[in-house]
Amino acid sequence: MGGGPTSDSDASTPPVVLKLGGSLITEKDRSETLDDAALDAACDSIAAARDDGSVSRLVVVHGGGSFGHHHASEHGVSTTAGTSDVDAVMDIHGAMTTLNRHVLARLHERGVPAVPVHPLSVAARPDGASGDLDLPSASTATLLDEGFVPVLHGDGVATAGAGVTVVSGDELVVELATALGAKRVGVCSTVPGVLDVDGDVIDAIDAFEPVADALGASDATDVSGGMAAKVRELLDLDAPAQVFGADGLAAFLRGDDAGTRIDGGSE
Ligand SMILES: Nc1ncnc2c1ncn2[C@@H]1O[C@H](COP(=O)(O)OP(=O)(O)OP(=O)(O)O)[C@@H](O)[C@H]1O
Ligand SMILES: C=C(C)CCOP(=O)(O)O
Repeated sequence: MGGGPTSDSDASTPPVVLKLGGSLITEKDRSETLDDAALDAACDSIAAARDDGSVSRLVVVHGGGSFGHHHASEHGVSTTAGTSDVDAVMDIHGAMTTLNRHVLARLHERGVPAVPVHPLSVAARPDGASGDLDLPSASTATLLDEGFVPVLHGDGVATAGAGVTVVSGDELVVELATALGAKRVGVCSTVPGVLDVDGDVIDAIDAFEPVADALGASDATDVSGGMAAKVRELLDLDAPAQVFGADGLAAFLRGDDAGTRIDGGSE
């Protein structure tokens, strides 16, 4: 049973934006398969952080994992390659809304008042596939002000001249964090942080080039660029971002250091 909105949600408090990586909450190499234990643990941490008051205003974004990426890859659709085939659009969007319903249900079971916001219905790339993302944020901002936890997800996005391309959860995180004036941004994935060439977690990244050699795509099917794209996106943010694994989620929500800090503000 889901909980109601919190009454102590103060609209002047900057929100926390958290991405649950698709590689964390799904079995990324098995089509449309959840990682039940990982999703439950992540939802436990979110519920606990709301209950103990460490996070009052939270936006959750989740990635595609084996739901979105498999369908997008089958149809040859990516963040830059679009489709005009309605069946392809519905396969990708349908898989993502299925995953979104699972995430919402797990949050509701824990009393978190999670409400879906589907990017395909509101976002666009008006200047084409290589242009900027336009993501209206009024519904997310107002849901937050009313005490809900908006839950967005990687999705298809209307793209001028290309039909529908993919928008990654990482792009959504950056847009939302900027539009909402987020104080902290967290990206929880299947790795404990951004790893250097020796496999050790890098403490902090403030520019792409010094770490470029270590950054690769995802090990699994992924149409949005894996860790390299993630770091590039997060470096565009003014707010500090952290990339961490499941073990770092509770610490991040408490406001502590976790994984790799990405601070592009000075770049
Ligand atoms: N230097 C690196 N450090 C950490 N992970 C890396 C690195 N280079 C490549 N990777 C890959 O990037 C993956 C994380 O990116 P990925 O896009 O799969 O994560 P996600 O956001 O959790 O998933 P999704 O895109 O489905 O939401 C890791 O699982 C790993 O395979
Ligand atoms: C593949 C789709 C539809 C979503 C991609 O979002 P991401 O997993 O955050 O990169």
